[in-house]
Amino acid sequence: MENNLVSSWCKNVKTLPESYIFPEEQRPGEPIVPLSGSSPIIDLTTHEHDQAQQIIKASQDFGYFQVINHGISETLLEETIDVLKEFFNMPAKEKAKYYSVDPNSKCKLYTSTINYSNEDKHYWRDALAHHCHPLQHYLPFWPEKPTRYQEVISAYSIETRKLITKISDVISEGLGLEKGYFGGELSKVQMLLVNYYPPCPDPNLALGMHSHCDPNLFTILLQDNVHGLQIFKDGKWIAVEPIPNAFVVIIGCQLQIISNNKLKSVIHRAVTNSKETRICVGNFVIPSSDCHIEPASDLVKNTTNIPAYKPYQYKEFLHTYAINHGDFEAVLQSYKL
Ligand SMILES: O=C(O)CCC(=O)C(=O)O
Ligand SMILES: [Fe+2]
Repeated sequence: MENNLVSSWCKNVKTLPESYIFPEEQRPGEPIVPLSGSSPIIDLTTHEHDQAQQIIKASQDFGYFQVINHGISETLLEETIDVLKEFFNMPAKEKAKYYSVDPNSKCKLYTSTINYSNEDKHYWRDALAHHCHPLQHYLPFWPEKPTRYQEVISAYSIETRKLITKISDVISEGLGLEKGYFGGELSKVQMLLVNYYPPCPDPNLALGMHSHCDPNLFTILLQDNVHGLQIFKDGKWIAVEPIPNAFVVIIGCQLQIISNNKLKSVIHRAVTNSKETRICVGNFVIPSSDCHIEPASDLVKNTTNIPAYKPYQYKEFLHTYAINHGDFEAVLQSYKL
């Protein structure tokens, strides 16, 4: 099964295999209108109060934003992308050691989705996933090759954890919640999910990742400089411009619910291209599975702001999300009051 990794066989094929050809209505379609000029970009060196307002507006209008001048060194970001590319470029035999579709496995390398064997169609994507906080706890399960993997990804995980705390605090300020509101159980888990999309023989017929909302609190994505990420807005798919060294912040379902619909969780997907490999490194900020979640009490304390959702435990939400195949509207319906 491990030989099904796209990165291990794609160089030998010139035409897209049938099992990767999506029905017409699901294909990427016409070129997408880029959000020229109106794409939300937040400079993290500006005044905190301004950042908070901009982040809240972007999260309401778009459900995502990009952050620049975030303080993580360009060298570290380049090394991260390089070591991850090196990982996927290792011989198939070396990668096979990490192959796993067991959801409980501590380090998973798989292709398309974890449900590959039950899929009608496959996505043109390989993925590597493992936890990264607390570091000492999970480091022993990480890949040992390439030799610099653990050193570089440790530094990356520590730096992104700090950025995640900073972004969480700016969001809580913007919502009028106390500093640290999203710390603790709401952001206890941090997961690295590396998406690897090799050049695809026919990008018009294939998809890199299905249309979905992230089920967690929020996600920060480091993209290399290759197009592929798209968001769904006002009935259209819109390309998210890659900005060198920026992070894309995707608002997840939990932030929509906790903010009582003030922030919007965005539907997004990834398309492929025929020329270049694309890599997108996701850092998922995730509540603990027993975490109790409901709209923040400070946001629903008067009669004009009544809670839109009922309380639940995060693991229940994940279960509902899985049985609804990530269809956020359907999931929300089960928690709406
Ligand atoms: O590759 C991308 O740009 C999208 C990644 C993504 O949405 C995810 O990992 O949840
Ligand atoms: Fe996502």
